[in-house]
Amino acid sequence: MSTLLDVQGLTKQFVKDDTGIVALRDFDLQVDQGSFVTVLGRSGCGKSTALNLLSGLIRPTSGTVAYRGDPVTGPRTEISYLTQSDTLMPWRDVRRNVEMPMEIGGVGVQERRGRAVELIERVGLTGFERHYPRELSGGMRRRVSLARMLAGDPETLLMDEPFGALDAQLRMDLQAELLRLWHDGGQTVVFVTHDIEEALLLGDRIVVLGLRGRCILDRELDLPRPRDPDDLRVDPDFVALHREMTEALREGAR
Ligand SMILES: Nc1ncnc2c1ncn2[C@@H]1O[C@H](COP(=O)(O)OP(=O)(O)OP(=O)(O)O)[C@@H](O)[C@H]1O
Repeated sequence: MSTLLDVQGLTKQFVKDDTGIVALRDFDLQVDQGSFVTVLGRSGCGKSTALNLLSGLIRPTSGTVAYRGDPVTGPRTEISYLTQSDTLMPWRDVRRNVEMPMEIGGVGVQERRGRAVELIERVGLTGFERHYPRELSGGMRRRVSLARMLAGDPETLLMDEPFGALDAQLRMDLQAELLRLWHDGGQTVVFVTHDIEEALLLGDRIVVLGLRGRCILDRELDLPRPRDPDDLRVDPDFVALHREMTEALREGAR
């Protein structure tokens, strides 16, 4: 497999009240095309900063990000980024929010409308097409953001704790949906979470980060797919991996 995203020596320092805050130091990551990488780390270890840099949304203090060998100097159409913050357009209803990437891509009205309706159904929001973001719950807005991300048919998905705010059932449904889309579409996914079980359920590789993005563990997962959460919890390999990740997270906090 070829390397799609190549991150070398990324450091990001923010300045707050004349004091420097190093959010990420010398962070390296190579992501193969078509892979599903989960990035696991405790709160504040620099996961969102890493994704912001990978997406080109912010510029590093030093280091480089390359996509297919090209330096990433700003957002790119091939990379879609689902941030932690809500970026839905408040003046657009659900359907028109989901249609937005297709509108930008020049897809005709009929086609984009049909596709938006299909995606809204996939994230379980049929009946809410004409609602505005302010009329939805936080979890519903997340699902609209997910549908909007998929509407752009991106080659690479960067996802920052996308299912954190959802109830357990919905979370499982959307995890399964994401895996199905990934399996069918062959996208490359970098998925940030602080949930060990979610990381093990989804990824074919797990990267555990410690403070300032220090890589504690980088491991391929050979758990078979499809992975059923109920079966997985009693699988001895899963239990051993869970323990290994728990220990890695503990080590990362030191
Ligand atoms: N714009 C900013 N200005 C100043 N400090 C920042 C900024 N963004 C992030 N930081 C700091 O950088 C560190 C890493 O933040 P980041 O949001 O990347 O962590 P995270 O691992 O994504 O956390 P969480 O899981 O809680 O979202 C934190 O100490 C945070 O306070």
